[in-house]
Amino acid sequence: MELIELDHVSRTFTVRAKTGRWRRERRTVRAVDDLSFTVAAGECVGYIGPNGAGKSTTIKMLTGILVPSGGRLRVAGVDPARERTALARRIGVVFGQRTTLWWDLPLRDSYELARRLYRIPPARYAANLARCVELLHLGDLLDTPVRQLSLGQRMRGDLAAALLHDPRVLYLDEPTIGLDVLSKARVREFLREVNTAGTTVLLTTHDLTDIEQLCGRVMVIDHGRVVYDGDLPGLHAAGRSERTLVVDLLREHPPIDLPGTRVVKVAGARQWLAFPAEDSAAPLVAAVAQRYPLVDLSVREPVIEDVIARMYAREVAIG
Ligand SMILES: Nc1ncnc2c1ncn2[C@@H]1O[C@H](COP(=O)(O)OP(=O)(O)OP(=O)(O)O)[C@@H](O)[C@H]1O
Repeated sequence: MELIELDHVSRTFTVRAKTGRWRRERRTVRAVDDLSFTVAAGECVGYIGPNGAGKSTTIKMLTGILVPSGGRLRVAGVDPARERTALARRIGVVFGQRTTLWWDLPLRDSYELARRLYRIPPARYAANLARCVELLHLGDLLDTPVRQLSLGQRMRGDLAAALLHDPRVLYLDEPTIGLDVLSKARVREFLREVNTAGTTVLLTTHDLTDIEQLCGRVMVIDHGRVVYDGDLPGLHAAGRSERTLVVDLLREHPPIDLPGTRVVKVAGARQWLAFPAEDSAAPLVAAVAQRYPLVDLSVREPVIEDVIARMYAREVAIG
């Protein structure tokens, strides 16, 4: 069953741009351009793209905040902009950069407000809250005012708030932005549980590890259009993505020479080695450790912007 359906959806904005010292011209920006796709119940889809690609505009239309300029849109059987109240009961939304929680109130009070707003039956509310508190480790935080929470604690609080009314679809906009490694891991583990339990997830992120760990499907959007729809290994193959091994040696050294890698930068005793993203880093790490005076190393994942740029470059090269 399809839970999200977009049929030739567009959204334009009219902006006034400065064209001379005194002149301003009205210009039309096509933020979403003839977009069609569907998401089936139970999927976890990564919705990614460079800055200004049209991701937020899509999410805002899917939450009913923005009305499309053209095309047809349905979420869990309703038209988002026309039936916002019905939609609100079916969706949950989490924006990493903003909170829906009440700043001066303890977490518990924000949840109580959500209970009344969505008219959640008491038994269901108690069960959902207990599950979120357990999975998100919120037990010690329920009586803390939101303004006193760390970013990671607040994000976990926001996730619980978005799920208390059992939404069928969860939209997440950069849910791990700014979080430390442990908080990221907790958030991802929780989202995996939520998705496995049946909630459909649409996830916008700049962090490819979120996609790798959560999403069986990834859609890349650019200039308001879908330019890739498939799995993550396929995207890496299309973009010939590379990961980078950052190696700190005991002292300056001529560029490391290992098959399947190329040195992209050397600065003092530090060297950056690019290798295909789909290759395992383990044998490389072992080879470096065996042959070079190794002090420290780390692996950097490819960034979304690079993967997309390479995908285009390849399309142009192939013609
Ligand atoms: N309210 C608005 N008025 C005018 N132009 C807008 C408005 N909202 C978005 N745009 C423009 O539409 C395009 C798509 O923007 P959108 O915010 O959807 O991109 P995005 O993919 O979410 O980017 P980011 O990753 O930076 O959040 C951009 O060119 C943006 O400047």
